[in-house]
Amino acid sequence: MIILKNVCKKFGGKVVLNNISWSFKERMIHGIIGRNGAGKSTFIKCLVGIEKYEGLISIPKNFDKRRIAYLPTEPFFFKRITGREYLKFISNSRKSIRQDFDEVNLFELPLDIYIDSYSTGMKKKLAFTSLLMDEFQIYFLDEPFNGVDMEGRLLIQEILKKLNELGKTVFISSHIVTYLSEVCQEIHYLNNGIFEETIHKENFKEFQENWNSQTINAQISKLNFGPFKEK
Ligand SMILES: Nc1ncnc2c1ncn2[C@@H]1O[C@H](COP(=O)(O)OP(=O)(O)OP(=O)(O)O)[C@@H](O)[C@H]1O
Repeated sequence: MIILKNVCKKFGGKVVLNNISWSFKERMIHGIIGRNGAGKSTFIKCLVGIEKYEGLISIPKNFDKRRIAYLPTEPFFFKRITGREYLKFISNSRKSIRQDFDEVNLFELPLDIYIDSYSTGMKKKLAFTSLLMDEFQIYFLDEPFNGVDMEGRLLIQEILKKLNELGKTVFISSHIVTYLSEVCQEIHYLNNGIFEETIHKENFKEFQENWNSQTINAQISKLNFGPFKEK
């Protein structure tokens, strides 16, 4: 179990995580859902250990800190390096033995051009690829589907299923219920600084319908388009 006890995170006076006590089973794919600004990225950064917080996050002792994979929402890339150089850099920094980057290039990215000329989705795919070069115990993926095309999304989903079969623990944040429903075993709803509920697979459909009606339909109904008038 990954256990949080009274976890709080503030930025200045703004409370983002408000005394969260929650637990997550190992060897599962957990979805973290919440609206823009709900605190998903902050929550993931606290778990990864790159953001300070108050309270306690207990990760099982058998988890090796070096075996934690993290995909940020907006991955950072140095200027003027190619995709291949990036993978080599990451591989060296992890003291990984991998040198054949074409083998892990599942998204068929143009590895020999500058990353500066990659699209948003390609950058995300490259950062994701860097996580496939080594084996990790736990994966924290912040918005892995952002900007990624449908084919790429399906590939990521299949990779996640594979990781789950291998007994890995995976956290994925998103504000798109459909994407999470397709891969997660549990979805945790972050709202107003706390986890309001855990949704289990059998209830995903109902949650999705409620989510859509709250987030989309309610807003759309506010649009007061009048009838089109001919001049
Ligand atoms: N470094 C920071 N300094 C100040 N405020 C921050 C910082 N990082 C995040 N915040 C604030 O914390 C809140 C939660 O942000 P966070 O990025 O965690 O939300 P999110 O759920 O991931 O949002 P989104 O879905 O838009 O990516 C927001 O109000 C944001 O402005």
